[in-house]
Formats: sequence, C-alpha cells, structure tokens
Amino acid sequence: MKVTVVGAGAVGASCAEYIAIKDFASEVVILDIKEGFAEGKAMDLMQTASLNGFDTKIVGSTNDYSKTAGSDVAVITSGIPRKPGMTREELIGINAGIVKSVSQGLIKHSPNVTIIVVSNPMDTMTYLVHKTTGLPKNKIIGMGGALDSARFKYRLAEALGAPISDVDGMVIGGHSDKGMVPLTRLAARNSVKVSEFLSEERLEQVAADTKVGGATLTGLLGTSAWYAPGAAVSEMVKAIALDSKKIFPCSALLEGEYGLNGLSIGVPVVLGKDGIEKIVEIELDAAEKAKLTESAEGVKKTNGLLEL
Ligand SMILES: NC(=O)c1ccc[n+]([C@@H]2O[C@H](COP(=O)([O-])OP(=O)(O)OC[C@H]3O[C@@H](n4cnc5c(N)ncnc54)[C@H](O)[C@@H]3O)[C@@H](O)[C@H]2O)c1
Ligand SMILES: O=C(O)C[C@H](O)C(=O)O
Repeated sequence: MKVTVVGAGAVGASCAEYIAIKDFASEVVILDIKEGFAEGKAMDLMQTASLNGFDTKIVGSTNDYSKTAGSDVAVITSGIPRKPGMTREELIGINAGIVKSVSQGLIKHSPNVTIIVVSNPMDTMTYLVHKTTGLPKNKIIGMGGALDSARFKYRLAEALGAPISDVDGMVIGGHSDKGMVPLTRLAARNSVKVSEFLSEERLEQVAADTKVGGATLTGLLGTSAWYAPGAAVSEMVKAIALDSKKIFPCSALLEGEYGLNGLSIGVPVVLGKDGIEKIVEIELDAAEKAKLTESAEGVKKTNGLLEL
C-alpha cells in the first residue's frame, strides 16, 4: 500500500506519523509546496523508525507529483487552517483552488487513487473533488465524522466518569460548528444507553461541547488541531489498506440516501479496499432527521460559493 499525504503541515505530518507507526503501509510520500519542507518532515520521521519500530518508508517531495505515482490512497491536508474566531467556511476562498489543483496533480500520476479530503471546509472540498475529477464516488471520502465522533466519545467519557474504551458514539452531518449531529440517543456505555446514566441537560451539554470541539482547540492553540485529526485519518487509511469493512461516519456523496441529494455530508459508511463500500442508512428519529436536513442546507449553501 502506497499512501500520499499532501500538505506537510500540522495535520499532514501527524497523519504521516500515525500511518507509519501503525506500520501497515509500505510507503508514505509527503508532498508540500514549501521548498524542502516535506523532505525535512520525511527525514525527521524516518529517524524515528528505529525508535518506534516501523518499516514504512517515508519520502518527501517539493511539489513533484511524479513521486506520488501509483498511490493507492492520497490524503489532502493542504490549505490554510482557521484562526481563533473564524469559521471553517471562511477558508473556502483560498482552499478551493488548492484542493482542486492538488487533486488534479494526484490523479495525473495515480488514476486509481482513493482520495481522503481533510482541508476545510471539508464537506464542500469533498464535493469539489467530485465535481472536478472523474473519480468514482466510492473513491472520494471526506474526513470529519471520525474526528467528531472521537471528540464525542471523549466528552461522553468525561461526563460518565468512564474510560473512553467503554464508550461508543457517532456524529453525523456536516463538519461545522453548527452542522454536526451527535447521536446522543444511540450513544452507549458498554451496550447500555448513556441516557441511563446522564440527564438530558448533561447530554445536551456533551453534544454542544462536541460540536465546538474544533473551535475550542483553535482558541487554545491559536490554530486548529492536528493530533486527533491525524489519528482519525490514519484509522480510515488503515481500514482501506486492511480491507477491514469498519464503519466510520465520513463525508460521502449522497444520491437519495437519508432523503438527501447532490452533496457530500457525514453519514456512516463501510470502509474497505474499494473505499466507501456501502452507505449505511440508520433509522433516525424525527428530531435527528430535522437536524441532518438543516445541516445539509448549510453545506449546500457553502457549496454554492464554489466556482464550478
Ligand atoms: N477535516 C478535518 O477534520 C480537519 C481537521 C484539522 C484540520 N483540517 C484542515 O486541514 C488543513 C490543514 O491544516 P494544518 O493545521 O495542517 O495547516 P498547516 O498550515 O499546518 O499545513 C498546511 C500545509 O499545506 C501546504 N500547502 C499549501 N498549499 C499547497 C499546495 N498547493 N500543495 C501542497 N501543499 C500546500 C502548506 O505549505 C502547509 O505546509 C486546514 O484547511 C484545516 O482547516 C481539517
Ligand atoms: O477546527 C478546525 O478548523 C479544524 C478541524 O476541522 C477540526 O475540527 O479540528
């Protein structure tokens, strides 16, 4: 399995590091537009190989896409992150051009690649890759829900006073401060519904804290987060590499599923060697359906800003 990570910044480097440490890929190419930057990150990471015990070869490239040739999976993290007080949607002006040119560079050298889009506003950037490349829809996957669900589990565990490994939960909808839909009704602590342990008010607080997870970290760090985003991407790449058929909420192109059409938004999908192998339609209650529909309207509004 050859993986390319475009963008050697905070998220790209974290993603490459986790992929290497998990030791399932033969090669990871990191590509960045900044002269020497990706080569430096690759060399530094390679010097952790004997310490961390992995055999993955990591190679850096300054904008030379020929080095990415034959990639099975490519992760797009290139683009600007938000600063405190900004929304992800405000990044569209700069990031749309970057994501469009990067995806074209990737496909030129790896026509069968599966692309995982990370750059924000992620659902719209994922839709842009659909609109501007000829890749089949199962090979274009947006990363947002895997991260948001990890943050949901963190907040649930905190509220429950339970270990995170005992907690399960999923966030669907758009990857935005307002658009996320944490499915509190379905969240569980070792198969017991969390509502058995937490009041409705506490659960609402958990959901609210989850939705602003990225904004909270941006406020603390002065730029957006990278460890959990990198880890979330690495788990998705691993599911594809190992053909594991695990379910992740991912931004997928919908054509009627959940009553939605013509946009990419977070829904549960099965990930395997063919990328999105199935969109899983779970039964939502009326309130959840209304929230997902409202979230889709928000994503469509942002998509409307694209020059297609
Ligand atoms: N979907 C998510 O859950 C999620 C999570 C975290 C961050 N993000 C997004 O990921 C993006 C990257 O965040 P970051 O913190 O790593 O930013 P960063 O500034 O640390 O890194 C971005 C890198 O992209 C490179 N770059 C810019 N244009 C390029 C191009 N045309 N080709 C190749 N490389 C290019 C830059 O040189 C830089 O090194 C942001 O848009 C951020 O909002 C999304
Ligand atoms: O918050 C951001 O802007 C980055 C990312 O989308 C996140 O959720 O960490």
